[in-house]
Amino acid sequence: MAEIQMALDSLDFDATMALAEQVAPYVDILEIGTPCIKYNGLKLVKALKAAHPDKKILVDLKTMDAGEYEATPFFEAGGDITTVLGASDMATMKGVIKAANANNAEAQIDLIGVEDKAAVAKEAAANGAHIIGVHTGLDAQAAGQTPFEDLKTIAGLGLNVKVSVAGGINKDTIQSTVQAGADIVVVGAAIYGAPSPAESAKELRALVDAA
Ligand SMILES: O=C(CO)[C@H](O)[C@H](O)COP(=O)(O)O
Repeated sequence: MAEIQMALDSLDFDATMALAEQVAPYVDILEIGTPCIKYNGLKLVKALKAAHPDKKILVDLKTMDAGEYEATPFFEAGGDITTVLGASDMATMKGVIKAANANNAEAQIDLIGVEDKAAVAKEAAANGAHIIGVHTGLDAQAAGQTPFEDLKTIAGLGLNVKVSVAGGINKDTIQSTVQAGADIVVVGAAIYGAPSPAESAKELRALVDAA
């Protein structure tokens, strides 16, 4: 069964907590988006985990250097997954993987901006990465890009890792995304931009469960 990850991309602490409360019944993973974690820091990780101990918390650090050093406090604060850029040195990725393993948590390699995604995914998986993230970022989405071709490539490798997919996924694309091999589907704007985020999350949950 695929998991749904809700991307909390507001900068506002209270709005983030309130949105998490609305969507939590329908999602598996609460993601603190990169701008949000830069703005709010460890305090938000602790508050979100305290409010939702039954949910996984993904902290979208997009780490680029000093992997173990940067990720460790976020795992210790209650993060279950942190992200590290596939564009970083393999030593950085290995540092985050080490920190994750030390905290019974997971490291996600984010392939955003990586040229040879298959090569990085293979090497990261061989070095113990838990999740490979196929990701078309917000700026690339605005330029018309989608993550679906990359998903085919990465899912087709048959690596012994979970595959996460992010980049404008909505109710029209979520089922085909799961069917194409996504273990985790990330949704941001399609939920937080909906008239009722809770209703949108509920609808997406039903679609994923029926996929
Ligand atoms: O990580 C992100 C941007 O870098 C977003 O959180 C992710 O793309 C999900 O949001 P959306 O569904 O709106 O694309």
